[in-house]
Amino acid sequence: MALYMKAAEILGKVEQKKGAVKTLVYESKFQNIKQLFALVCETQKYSPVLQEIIENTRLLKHTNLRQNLAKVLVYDLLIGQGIKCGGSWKAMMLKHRSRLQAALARIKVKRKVSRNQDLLSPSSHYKNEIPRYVRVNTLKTTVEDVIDYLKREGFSYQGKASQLGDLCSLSGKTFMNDLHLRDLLVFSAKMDFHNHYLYKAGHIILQDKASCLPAYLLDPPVGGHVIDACAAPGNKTSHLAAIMKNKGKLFAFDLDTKRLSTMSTLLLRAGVTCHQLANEDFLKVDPLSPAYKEVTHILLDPSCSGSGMVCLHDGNPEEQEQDPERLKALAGFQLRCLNHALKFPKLQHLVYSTCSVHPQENEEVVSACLEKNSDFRLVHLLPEWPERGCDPLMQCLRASTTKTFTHGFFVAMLERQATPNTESFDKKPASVSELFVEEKQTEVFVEQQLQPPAVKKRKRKKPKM
Ligand SMILES: C[S@@+](CC[C@H](N)C(=O)[O-])C[C@H]1O[C@@H](n2cnc3c(N)ncnc32)[C@H](O)[C@@H]1O
Repeated sequence: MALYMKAAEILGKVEQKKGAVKTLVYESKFQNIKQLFALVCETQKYSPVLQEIIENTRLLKHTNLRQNLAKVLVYDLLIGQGIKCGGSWKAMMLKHRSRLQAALARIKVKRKVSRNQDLLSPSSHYKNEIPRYVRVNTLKTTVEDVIDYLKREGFSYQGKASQLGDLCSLSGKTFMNDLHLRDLLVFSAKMDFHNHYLYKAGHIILQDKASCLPAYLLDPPVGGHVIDACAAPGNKTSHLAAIMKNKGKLFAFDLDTKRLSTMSTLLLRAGVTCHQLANEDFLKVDPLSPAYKEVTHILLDPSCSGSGMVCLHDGNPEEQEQDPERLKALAGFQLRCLNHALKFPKLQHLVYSTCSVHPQENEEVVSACLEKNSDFRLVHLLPEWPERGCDPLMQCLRASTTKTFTHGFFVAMLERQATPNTESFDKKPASVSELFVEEKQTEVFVEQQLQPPAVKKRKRKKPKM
């Protein structure tokens, strides 16, 4: 039992970027270091397969096991040497063995492989192959019309994905609706739409799923006043405009003239009309200017290391070298932008995102900002999303090639706290991690020391699925 608990603990720490596997294993002082190291490494290698098996069999629900503990046990039961402990865990795993074996067999049939190790081969979809995501531009068409159009062209529509693993089971001309985002269609990684009529006419936008999350989560109101602070080349701006149904005002800033000119062409093609483009440094935009007095929503997607972008790297983005000086400079800039954005007087919600995998540009920036801005708190985003921000900022989302089948990405949403004595202050926080963020806010609202505010689980105004 100790072996599995230790292995699960180390997998958790690796996910939280608390150290490399080797270091953590040696630091664990576990009596059989070699055995522990092998189990952690093998489980990590097969992690996407194990995750799919666990999801397909709903093992966590049936057993109350936590994800990483379930992974190491399933690994040893199906792929490794067999369960090495006795007692209740062994009995429980044996009870579910035939269902787990059947799930593994189904995955092999689907991938057309016979051996376990072939699930790891370079041709396997797990090796950094991201499906082709296509966002339907609802300013010009509807999801239904695009599906019909493609069907008439010989594409085969599979309906809505029922689990994450489905997203990479696609081949040839098959496609499906995404699991989380209604306006997103998913195709095999090899599908290229750059010369397709729907793309050239602006009816579809080729945008990775993770990059669609910021506008989707910010969900600005139709007719609202919104800022896209670092906007070019404008994929998120056109997504915001689609959600706003081209009504209201969408202020978009960027420093780079060339990127802005590309953006202008793309927005025209996408039929966006509610925007005002400005070649301006966002840090110099005056939050108290009358022009922005009605701004309630901001999307901040500042320059970052791009370490999550798979196409920029040969291997796993998480294993890259990081230049500490560059990261520090980027994080400083990101924090300045975030602090500046929170100065807009009517701001209610802000989404901060990066395509970086480094906590320095993500959780650390958000934590530092919350320390300075006690009137804002984190929103717990998409509870069903499988990859969370590093502990304790679990309200935030992360995305990766292996867990969400997207580029590496980070999203946080900040919301202005209701003034004291309003209803939301009566609710209890849901978790210790949420309390951590709220602890920082107690200096300002003394009442909260007795009754801390809830971290709101955001409800969408409209169904998106
Ligand atoms: C990650 S990209 C934005 C991508 C964009 N949100 C999209 O989805 O298409 C970051 C952008 O920030 C711009 N930028 C950097 N510093 C800036 C500043 N001080 N003010 C405004 N824009 C800035 C860069 O020129 C770059 O275009």
